[in-house]
Amino acid sequence: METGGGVLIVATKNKGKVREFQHAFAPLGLTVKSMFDYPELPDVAEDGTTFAENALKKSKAVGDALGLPVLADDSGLCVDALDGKPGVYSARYAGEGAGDEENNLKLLNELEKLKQGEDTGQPLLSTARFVCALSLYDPVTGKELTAEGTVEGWITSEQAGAGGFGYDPLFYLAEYEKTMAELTLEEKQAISHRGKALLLLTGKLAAQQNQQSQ
Ligand SMILES: O=P(O)(O)OP(=O)(O)OP(=O)(O)OC[C@H]1O[C@@H](n2cnc3c(O)ncnc32)[C@H](O)[C@@H]1O
Ligand SMILES: [Mg+2]
Repeated sequence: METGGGVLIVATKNKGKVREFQHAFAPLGLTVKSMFDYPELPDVAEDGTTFAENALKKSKAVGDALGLPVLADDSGLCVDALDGKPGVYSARYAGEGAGDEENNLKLLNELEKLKQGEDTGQPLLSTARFVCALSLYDPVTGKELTAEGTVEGWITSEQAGAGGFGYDPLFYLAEYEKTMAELTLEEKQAISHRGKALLLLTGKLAAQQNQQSQ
């Protein structure tokens, strides 16, 4: 699958994701274009029940519209004490159009409710994981390459850090004694759900290109 002309189109309107993809693909000589470069394209309904399903919906809708290969990312936070919520609803946990801050507060409120009045004074509220599903779709062949990555951590009641985006200030990594938002872009990419999924995807892409050139 050719990604074409040194440009990779990513079907996202999330500025945090765009920053991370730009950082990841720059060493490969690829410039990232996002949905901010194609304002005429309609939003894709993310009504699938899995991250993988939503990722394919986004890559296929944009890939078919542009006639070019497109990468999409559907990701989210799964919190064990909330039976895996917000999951595929992570972007709109506090309601349609909610921002990161509102979603973070909603998450803390939901976890506080579970304490049922008793204050343990514990900043770590639940185990959780970030999940990222990537889909690279080529409208010419109709083929899709997929990859998924996860990272385990804790939800902390004490937000910290100004890096990253979304739930990063609440996602505590015990081995670093930091939240995801306190990591640099490089550090986050080395351990994150997105970084791991990207590594798998680029590996699959290289293997496919090797096969084709044989
Ligand atoms: O669909 P696009 O346009 O790509 O952008 P989005 O923000 O709506 O993205 P998703 O539908 O995949 O929703 C994922 C949400 O999960 C959260 N999330 C995903 N990856 C994250 C990360 O690396 N750090 C913190 N939060 C993350 C964040 O709140 C996102 O809005
Ligand atoms: Mg979305």
